[in-house]
Amino acid sequence: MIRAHSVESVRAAEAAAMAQLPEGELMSRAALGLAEVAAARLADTDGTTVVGLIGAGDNGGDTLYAVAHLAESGFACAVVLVPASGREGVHAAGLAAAEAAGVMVHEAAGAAAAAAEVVAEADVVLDGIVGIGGRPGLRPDAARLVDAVDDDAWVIAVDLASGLDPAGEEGEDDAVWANETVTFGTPKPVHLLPAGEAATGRLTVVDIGIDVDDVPPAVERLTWDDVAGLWPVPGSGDDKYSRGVLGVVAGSEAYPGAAVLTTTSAAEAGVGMLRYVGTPTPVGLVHQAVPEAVVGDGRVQAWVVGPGLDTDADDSDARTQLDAARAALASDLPVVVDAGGLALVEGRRDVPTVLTPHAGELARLLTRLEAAAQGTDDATSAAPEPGPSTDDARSSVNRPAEVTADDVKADRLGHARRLVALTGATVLLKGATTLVVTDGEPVRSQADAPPWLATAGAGDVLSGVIGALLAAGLTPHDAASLGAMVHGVTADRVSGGGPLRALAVAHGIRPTVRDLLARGRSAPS
Ligand SMILES: NC(=O)C1=CN([C@@H]2O[C@H](COP(=O)(O)OP(=O)(O)OC[C@H]3O[C@@H](n4cnc5c(N)ncnc54)[C@H](O)[C@@H]3O)[C@@H](O)[C@H]2O)[C@@H](O)CC1
Ligand SMILES: [K+]
Repeated sequence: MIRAHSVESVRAAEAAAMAQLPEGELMSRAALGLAEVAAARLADTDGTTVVGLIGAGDNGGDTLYAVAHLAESGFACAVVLVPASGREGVHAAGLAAAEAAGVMVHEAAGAAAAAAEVVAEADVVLDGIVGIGGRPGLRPDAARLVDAVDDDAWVIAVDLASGLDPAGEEGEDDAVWANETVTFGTPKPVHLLPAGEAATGRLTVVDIGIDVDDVPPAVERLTWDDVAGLWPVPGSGDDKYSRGVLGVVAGSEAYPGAAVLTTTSAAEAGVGMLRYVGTPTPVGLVHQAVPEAVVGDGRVQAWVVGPGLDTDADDSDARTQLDAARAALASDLPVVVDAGGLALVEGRRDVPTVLTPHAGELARLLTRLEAAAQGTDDATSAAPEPGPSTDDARSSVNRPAEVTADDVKADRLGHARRLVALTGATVLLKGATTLVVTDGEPVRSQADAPPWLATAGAGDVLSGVIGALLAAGLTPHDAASLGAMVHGVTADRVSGGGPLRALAVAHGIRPTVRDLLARGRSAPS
């Protein structure tokens, strides 16, 4: 598991460590680790020149000391001081160390064009403008220097790419775009969240001796080595029922294939038993494609409701299927709700529930549920006066604004949290980085899949895997995040760098889980 800690936690851990160590020791360790990474990249790229961009805080201090090390190692080094106050504005001891090592010092203030020329010459750029003390966005003078960086230069962000929100909550277009980031002590949320992950590049954590082992993380990411500990492996006393029976209400006359994809992936994930509830065409397809599935209602331990479900269909078969979907949602059993099933969610969920929207579905669901919640509040708290104008007033005053898919994309975590607050469910928000958000748990953030996975039917496969894990007894948080991870890793294997189709991902789940479990068995304990 990769764990990222909040800025507050990092500052507290740093303070505790500093109290035990000589002054400057943490910065000196950070700078040494940073210089080692930079030296390795210079060697990899046959680079010779290093330029550090130096801001006003300790992030600039780290960078000054690192550049001093690199100068002592024989590289041609310069720094550009970004603050308007020049030398006065930066870490004094770090600047003295850099100058003593022969580093060329340039001030951007009053000499922006000359400073930009220096930056443009660099093979490796160390971005020490701001770190965890930074606010999102770059000031214009810093942005001009960043624009001057050569396209072929290797950009190493110190602690985090300057301009990003360290908490990873606010998106920011105006930030350094790093090839890699060298961070200190522990990852920060921005490194794992959609708002900052792309600009972070490759992430290296330098151990500077701060202790966060017992500090709750803000964000987590499952890795391959977590699978063996979480995946439900049957024991000799198990039977198909004790391993978990999954009921699937999916597919329709309009979208029959979704039923095949969801049941196939649940079977591939090794569910104890599968029950399938659908209309005639998908029933026929499931019979053929997944002979293991039992058609019809019955006792189950968890449900998947919604892939390919047509909530507008009105024939008697469809009505029967929709009744089964509503009954599954009204039961006290854990449920994964996807696609068409999301339209059937009415508000708070008091049973273990995973909602798996993409950005557009999350926007629609939030808009509908927030309007409904508002209507209830009005109805209960406004104690309307009798009279003809009351309804009009209620419909126009305080109605929540419509949420769009673009709103969600601009702040994925914030919107996922809003849906969690409204429903109490675990929300899995799909995207290049998939977020799994549960009240009271660290956010799980998985980025295992190649962009090829953005293909029709991939979500149906995901819900089948998560359903199989819920039926086996995993918590919604673990089932959703482990399901997302295995789905993404499988897609990566199946793609091999080229196109993939959803059914191939479903068929890839079984060998992927087998290999990940074998990895766990061979790992040193
Ligand atoms: N606290 C510690 O013990 C350690 C801190 N370290 C380094 O110290 C950094 C944190 O240092 P600081 O707290 O001094 O903060 P930063 O160096 O991150 O930045 C704070 C300074 O930048 C300015 N600033 C903030 N947002 C800005 C923006 N958008 N554009 C331009 N200037 C902006 C602020 O006015 C302030 O002067 C870490 O990221 C890490 O690199 C490391 O040396 C390891 C030890
Ligand atoms: K930085």
